[in-house]
Amino acid sequence: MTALLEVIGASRTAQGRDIVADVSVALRPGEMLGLIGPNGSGKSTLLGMMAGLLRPCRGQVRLNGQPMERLRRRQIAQHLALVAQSAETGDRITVREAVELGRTPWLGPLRPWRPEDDAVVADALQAVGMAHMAARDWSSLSGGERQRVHIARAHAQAPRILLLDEPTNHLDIHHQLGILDLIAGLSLTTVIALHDMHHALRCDRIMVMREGRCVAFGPPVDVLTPALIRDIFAVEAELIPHPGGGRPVFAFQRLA
Ligand SMILES: Nc1ncnc2c1ncn2[C@@H]1O[C@H](COP(=O)(O)OP(=O)(O)OP(=O)(O)O)[C@@H](O)[C@H]1O
Repeated sequence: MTALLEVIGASRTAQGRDIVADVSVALRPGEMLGLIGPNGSGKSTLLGMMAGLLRPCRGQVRLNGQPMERLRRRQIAQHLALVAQSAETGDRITVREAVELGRTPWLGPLRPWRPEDDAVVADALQAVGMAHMAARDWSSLSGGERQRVHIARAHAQAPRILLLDEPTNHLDIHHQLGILDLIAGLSLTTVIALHDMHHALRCDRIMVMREGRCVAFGPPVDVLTPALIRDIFAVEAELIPHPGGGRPVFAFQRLA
């Protein structure tokens, strides 16, 4: 079966060094794939290649079996939405207008804006708890509110694949968990770069990156062993059963 999105031996070089090196992965339909790794390990670069924004120097990314470089931006955007780290949006627009931008790949001379687009935008605003701020100037929002609007914009794009670069950055704990629940509830195929190991435990599979390479891959409880965490992050970690019966929790201690 053709994978929705497949990365085949992809590498990306900058200033003479591989910042992503020989990474391969085929996304499974509906899965949440987490990317974790230290700062600068290549997570954002890999997401950029998956989104068709960065071209691999070697290897290939395929969307529905088609080489990404053969597809037009609009075709890509009908399949895939990216929520980049600290993404910016033009200044003098309202929150609703920022989310309406998500409908762009579906509009054209023969497909004008319709009432159903209004409904999609309203749903997306509702889903991230920003409906009450729809008329606000986007530039007046806090960092966390902007992040939620970016996720609403991606949601309104109605993609099959959602790529998110540290989407819980800037968010308070209530909204962190809310956004992760929202993302899981969308039942899309999702790739999510994360720093929080507890968030990583919610993923179906995780890829651990170091210096551009995939160094471990699989279900989080199999991959996030104390030995791996010590090796990759120089932190002593213990996975402790949750007293309330939920997902286990990590206790961390920094190694000198
Ligand atoms: N255009 C570029 N030119 C030179 N180096 C670059 C370029 N883009 C990225 N890099 C470097 O490539 C490495 C990987 O960067 P990337 O942003 O992909 O890492 P990351 O894992 O997402 O990091 P973080 O967790 O800090 O967000 C970093 O060392 C970064 O400085």
